[in-house]
Amino acid sequence: MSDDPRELNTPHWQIDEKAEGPRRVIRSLPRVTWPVLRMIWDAAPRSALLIAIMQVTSGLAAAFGLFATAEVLTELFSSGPTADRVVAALPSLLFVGGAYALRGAMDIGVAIAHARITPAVRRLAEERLYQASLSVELAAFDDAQFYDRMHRARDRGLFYIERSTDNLVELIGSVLGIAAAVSSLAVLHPVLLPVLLLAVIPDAWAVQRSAMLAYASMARAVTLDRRVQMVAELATEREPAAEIRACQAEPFVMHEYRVVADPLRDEDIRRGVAQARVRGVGRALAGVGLAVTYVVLGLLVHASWVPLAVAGTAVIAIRASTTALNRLVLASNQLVEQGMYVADYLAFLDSAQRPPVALPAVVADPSRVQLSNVSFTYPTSPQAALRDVSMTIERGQTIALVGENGSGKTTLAKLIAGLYTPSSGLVCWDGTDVHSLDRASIANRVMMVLQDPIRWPHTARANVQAGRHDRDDPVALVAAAAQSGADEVVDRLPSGWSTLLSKQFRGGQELSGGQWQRLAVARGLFRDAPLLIWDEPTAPLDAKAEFAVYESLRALAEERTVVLITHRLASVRHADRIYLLHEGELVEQGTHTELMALGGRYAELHDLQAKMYADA
Ligand SMILES: Nc1ncnc2c1ncn2[C@@H]1O[C@H](COP(=O)(O)OP(=O)(O)OP(=O)(O)O)[C@@H](O)[C@H]1O
Repeated sequence: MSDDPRELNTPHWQIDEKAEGPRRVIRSLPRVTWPVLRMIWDAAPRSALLIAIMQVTSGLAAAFGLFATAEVLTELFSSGPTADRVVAALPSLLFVGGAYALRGAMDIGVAIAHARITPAVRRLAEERLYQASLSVELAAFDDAQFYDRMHRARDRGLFYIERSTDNLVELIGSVLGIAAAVSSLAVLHPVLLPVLLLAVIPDAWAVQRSAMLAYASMARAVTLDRRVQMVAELATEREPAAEIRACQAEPFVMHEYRVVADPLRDEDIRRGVAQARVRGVGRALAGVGLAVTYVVLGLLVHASWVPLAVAGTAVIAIRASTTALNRLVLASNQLVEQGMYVADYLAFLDSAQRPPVALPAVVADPSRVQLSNVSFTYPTSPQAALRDVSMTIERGQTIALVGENGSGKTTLAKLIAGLYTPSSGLVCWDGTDVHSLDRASIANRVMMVLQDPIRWPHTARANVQAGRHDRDDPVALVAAAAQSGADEVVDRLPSGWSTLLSKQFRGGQELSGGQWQRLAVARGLFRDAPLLIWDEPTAPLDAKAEFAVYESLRALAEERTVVLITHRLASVRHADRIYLLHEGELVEQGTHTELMALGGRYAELHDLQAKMYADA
């Protein structure tokens, strides 16, 4: 990392710096509110309906309350004995009380419905996101842009959907509040409308200006903020903790933190001070505006254009609308800011969506997997990982894929399993292109133990059962554990199979790399599928566990098809066919005896390993 925080790209989403101010907000508001409204409706339709009814009722109550206030004031300001005036005003006074009580009740109802809506929206947004990311093709995870989009949707999108929900409820409430004040003033006397504008414009200017400052500041600080997050992960997460200490990199991490945290702090201070100044100016202007409003009201009363009682009501309405307008401006600004994160989230869902197509399932026990001139290039890679590979795997065969690091073995195994689609060429299961087969049915026939298996943060039992989560077979569970050596691991755990395997939770246990691998092998065995793909399953295992795994592999191979990837050439000696890959191409194939007789790369690698072990 360099000292220049600018080296990090600005976020991928665009900040619309040209279109600023109220124009930006007014233009973008419908676009950002619509998806949030739909989300609210999908998540909690009843609460959404209730909130709409209650907000409208609250607005109506406010409007009728103002009319009644004018009535009360008219009676009180009329001529006659005070007692008579109060008595005459009583019915209207009761109405005012009733209207405000109703408004209060509605506002409590809105708050309760609001409390139900936000968690429901969050829950729905999360479910849609996880569903989408679990349903995308594996290759999407190799596409940096897609991956980045997904993380933005997860990290920011979810959070801001929740905030947008709150702001939308606030926005609708404040619009109705203003509508109530404006409509009652218009009915009382139309000349009061320009008077209202006079009072609220300075305040609205200040709130809008302050929100703009916040937006511009966010645009400047967002890169720094992302970088602080990255440093925060280095400083506080478990994974990098050991290496940072081993390399004595603590001062370096702190230096990285300061490099970005100082300008971020300065930016925050600048924004805070500028906002405070704007608010100060806004208050002063609002004060002047209010004074002018009162003078104008006084003149209107003096000229007998407006009765005194109506002018008094106008003062109350003006104060109510100023408060509502402040809320409206703030909520709409925040909604627009949050809209870009919501749009990010929705764009991710769109890009991840696959229309469901009903395809035929592959037969239960396929007799042949055939690859014809298969090439494959990773989405962001300049060169092909596999070129023109052809091979046939017959039922019951054990085949081995060997070759140097990066030669394409894992990629080939994933193509065989139907996890990747070839860039060109065909992968056929029993003569049918995997493209035309139901993906789930192919996955159902495969068990794969990968180089870097998942460490499920669950119990030991769940770690093995995850191989086929809906298979409830304790006997098979114990057998898989015995075949992989996982039983020894489980025996040593404080609560046996029920021990939680995650240090992140209280009472959780951590395992060594080899112990995790034994559980992964057990998981593969528990899955019990006709095609086994083993990608370096024994690399982190000790000699005893490795021996046990190969013994069980030999037993399993009698009734299954096995694709074995390994660098340990002694383990592939008995394979029916060995394929040697070099830089993505299949350069040699045959039995161990044939390849040794060929005297090519395989023989060379084999002799090298034999010599290494002999020397050791
Ligand atoms: N997700 C990926 N995105 C881009 N390129 C990748 C990806 N995974 C692998 N590659 C590239 O594809 C090539 C083949 O990788 P692969 O993992 O199939 O090799 P391998 O033979 O299994 O290697 P190893 O023996 O080290 O496990 C390599 O050049 C690697 O850099």
